[in-house]
Amino acid sequence: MERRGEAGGRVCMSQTVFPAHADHRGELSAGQLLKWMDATACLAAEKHAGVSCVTASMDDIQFEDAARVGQIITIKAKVNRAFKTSMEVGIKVTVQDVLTNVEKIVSVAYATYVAKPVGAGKIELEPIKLLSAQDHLEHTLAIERRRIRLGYEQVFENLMLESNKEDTFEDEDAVSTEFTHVQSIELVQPPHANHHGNTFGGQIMAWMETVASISASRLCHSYPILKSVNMFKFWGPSVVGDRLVFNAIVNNTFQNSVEVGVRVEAYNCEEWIKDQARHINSAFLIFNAVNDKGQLLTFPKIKPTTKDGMRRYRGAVVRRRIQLARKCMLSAKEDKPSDPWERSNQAYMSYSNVATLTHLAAKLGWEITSTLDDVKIWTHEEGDVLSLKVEMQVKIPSRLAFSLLSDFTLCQQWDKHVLSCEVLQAVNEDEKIYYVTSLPVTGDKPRDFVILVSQRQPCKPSEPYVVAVKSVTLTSVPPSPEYCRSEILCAGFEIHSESNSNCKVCYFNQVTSGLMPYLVANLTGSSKAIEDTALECIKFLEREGSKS
Ligand SMILES: CCCCCC(=O)SCCNC(=O)CCNC(=O)[C@H](O)C(C)(C)COP(=O)(O)OP(=O)(O)OC[C@H]1O[C@@H](n2cnc3c(N)ncnc32)[C@H](O)[C@@H]1OP(=O)(O)O
Repeated sequence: MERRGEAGGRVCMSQTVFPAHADHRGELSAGQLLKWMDATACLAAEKHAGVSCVTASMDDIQFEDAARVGQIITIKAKVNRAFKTSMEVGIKVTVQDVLTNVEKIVSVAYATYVAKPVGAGKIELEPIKLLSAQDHLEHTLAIERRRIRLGYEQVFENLMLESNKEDTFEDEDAVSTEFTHVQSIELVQPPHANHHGNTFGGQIMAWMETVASISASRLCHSYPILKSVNMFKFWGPSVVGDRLVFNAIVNNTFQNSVEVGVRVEAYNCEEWIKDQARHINSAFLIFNAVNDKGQLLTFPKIKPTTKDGMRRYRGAVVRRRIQLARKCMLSAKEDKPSDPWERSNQAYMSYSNVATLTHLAAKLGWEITSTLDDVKIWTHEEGDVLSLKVEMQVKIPSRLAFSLLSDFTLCQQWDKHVLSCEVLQAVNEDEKIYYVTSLPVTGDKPRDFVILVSQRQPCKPSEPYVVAVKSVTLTSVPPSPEYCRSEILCAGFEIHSESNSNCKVCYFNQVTSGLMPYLVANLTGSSKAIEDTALECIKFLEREGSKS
């Protein structure tokens, strides 16, 4: 039996899909699924917090596969990380066919819950205890996802400012968005709320899905299928007795999909008379629709008729841009050319930079290749991907090593392969883009790189400092004939504190195919070039360390 706090709250819910849970196609309705996901995740959060929790938000949710009547749904939720008063809960939904036992993923989502005892303020949470390598990995990535979550509005606003161009709507067949406006109302009753009288977040999401799907159906004359949701945020609570008013409207259409925006306002009896709404929730839901043969239907073009409609129309385009950027970044891509550095994908690039390094560092099966007193070299092979780890014992505090290694303009002082290094863009305190030139590997041409360096400080002394590196493409710095443009897929440092005056620096590099022959030869030989560079790095760190 797991006890509270042992490995973060973990909860599992299993359900059989009955006709009452299904839509007209006999598939589990998205609304019902959202209710189960929210309840399971909230229970996991409460298992860790030991007090009542409320849903603050549910990140982008993608629905991969449908579950049908008679199949079995399993929802697993686990607290990945406790921040101060909030927690990230990871949710994985799978469906199993009773006859074949085949299991498929329905959805993977992340939600944030805030510990909020009834009638009291928020409370500070205990950190979760990490038992497995997977727990460690999710714990590290949770803070990266939080950066994206909390920075989303800013990214969105910046992109909206950039996209401030006038759209023209000349298509005569375009449908007015007003035609898709749907309003609905619900009275919150005891079965819709938890034992404290707070409306279930999952229930609100289910009601939103119903209204949004009616709005989308006005355009496709068919039954829309929910594909994804662009973040549910719960701005404020609602309780039993509240009237919830839902307004849904199509914001934009994209060939085979449609974005519907839903706004939820709550009123108690007094507010109802005075027409004083509480805005408790807004979300953007993406649907597609299929014909009898299962082929995707094309949605008609739409035209907004008001200033607000115009803003929502442009907002949908921006959200789609961010969504596509997210998909590109989070899907494992290993080949050139590196992704372009654009406003819409910066948060995901940084996430993917740190996440890829963290994944690499957490891999099992590293094999030791060479050992000196202070330097150990490890390799890792997976299919045709070779990765390298160089472990260095350094007699300076970890914080100092971090500040010296995260400034790439200093790397010429210890890596003799580097010819020059300059900052191209100081994006923010934690992110910089550098232009680096280095000695040729094969042939005569020196190499050049455009790299994103993301640096992260640990939240707790037991966690490492991280400096993650990957190539990016900048349109302002195209490849030039004098240099061979080279790519870094995943590289960087993890710096672990060993004592007040010692640290262990681990350098990682996922070797690109161009460098493979060179490195393999080098590794099976004396590994001398790598060892020499590592020894120079230690010397540099200890020399600089002694000055401060
Ligand atoms: C069994 C089933 C039960 C299901 C439970 C439900 O459905 S509950 C019902 C649906 N949900 C609700 O009714 C909640 C409505 N919303 C609220 O009450 C409030 O907005 C809130 C408690 C979530 C946040 O309150 P405040 O805005 O005062 O709090 P504050 O700004 O200090 O934030 C508290 C913590 O939450 C984080 N936080 C706030 N909004 C966030 C968001 N959209 N996404 C992620 N995290 C968020 C902050 O970073 C902070 O984390 P750190 O402190 O860690 O830095």
